[in-house]
Amino acid sequence: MSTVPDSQSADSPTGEQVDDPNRPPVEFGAVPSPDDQAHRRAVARHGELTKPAGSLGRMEELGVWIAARQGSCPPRRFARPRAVVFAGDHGVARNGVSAYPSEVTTQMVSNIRSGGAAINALAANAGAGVRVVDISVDGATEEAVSAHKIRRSSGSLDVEDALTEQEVRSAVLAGRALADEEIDAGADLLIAGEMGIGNTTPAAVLIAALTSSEPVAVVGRGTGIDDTAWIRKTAAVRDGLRRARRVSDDPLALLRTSAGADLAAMAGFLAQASVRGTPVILDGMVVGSAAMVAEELAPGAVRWWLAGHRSVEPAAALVLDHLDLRPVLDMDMRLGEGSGAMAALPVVNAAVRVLAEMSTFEQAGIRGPTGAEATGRTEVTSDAEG
Ligand SMILES: O=C(O)c1ccc[n+]([C@@H]2O[C@H](COP(=O)([O-])O)[C@@H](O)[C@H]2O)c1
Ligand SMILES: Cc1cc2nc[nH]c2cc1C
Repeated sequence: MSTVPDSQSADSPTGEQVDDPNRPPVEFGAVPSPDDQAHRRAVARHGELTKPAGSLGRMEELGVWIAARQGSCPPRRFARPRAVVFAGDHGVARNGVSAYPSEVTTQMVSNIRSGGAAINALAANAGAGVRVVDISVDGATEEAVSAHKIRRSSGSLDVEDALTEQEVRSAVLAGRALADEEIDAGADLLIAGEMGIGNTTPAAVLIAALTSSEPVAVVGRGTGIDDTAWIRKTAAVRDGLRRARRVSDDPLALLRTSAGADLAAMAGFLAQASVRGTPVILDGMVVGSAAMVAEELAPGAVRWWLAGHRSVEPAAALVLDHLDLRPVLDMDMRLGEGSGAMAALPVVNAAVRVLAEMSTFEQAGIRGPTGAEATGRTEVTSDAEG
């Protein structure tokens, strides 16, 4: 069931696509480059601060990365960091691929809304806001009739397309609109999180399709499944992958075949954040799968993303490798909700304050390094990749 207002079909009776003002194209603008000059100034400033050159290690790289994304050295403290949690159910959960029943998705949406989930505690710790959006939840949530609801649970990707053509477009556009809404309201750092029983199965299919991996390499324990459920999940991923591989070079078709509306919306959100030049901290394996598709939708989007953590899901390592990202944290986490990204935010905030607030050798009247050591040693690529 679609409740998205612009979802009138624009297919002609022959199935051909026609232009329809009610059906805007799924397009993303060009992704801007981070600011090279701010990057260079941040590297130089790190060499002037009262510490041995390079001694704050990756904390220095993070500060430089943020300065280049803000176009400002010293960087500014984030005024409005925000997490958007994309909630959806997945038909494939009926195959017994999760350790929890699907009702938990609806229940956890309420829990996040009332402030009782891990993401809420971590956001409070980091000084960030949290918003949970029902994209494709089966049960009734307060947002059941909101503009962002695409449908109830997504189709079971092992035997059918997860979405219709119309739904995938609406979902990606809903995610794009959510990024615009948040950025227009002042968000200067975004985190995408997700909540959906069964969603590590579609995420595994997307990652396998885009990295040419086998099912056994991408199927993990999700919420904590036993060996029997792992075998069922691997069979579902195998069947889904057979369908997904046919369309793996077309990101919208891949989302339609295998993703689910929540993951499609997340891909639109991540792509648009980059188009708007807003930095993002990625979460674990599920967000990572959407990020891989977002990079296909908006090439270069990855330059605006930091990897918050390395999830224990085996496919998370494939995502990090594929996007060439090094995670801030590696804490054996596997929760989702944006929790790994939110746990990393205080480290990112610390990196900003170090670069912005420390005194230089000159200001403090301390003798700086001697001879050839007089320049900073922060080792970052010219693009300051995360
Ligand atoms: O993103 C991850 O790295 C991740 C790893 C394990 C579990 N999850 C979360 O667990 C749920 C999906 O797990 P499952 O077993 O139901 O597929 C979903 O709500 C995700 O937020 C997420
Ligand atoms: C309780 C619970 C909380 C979650 N948060 C993200 N995924 C989750 C899965 C479960 C089962």
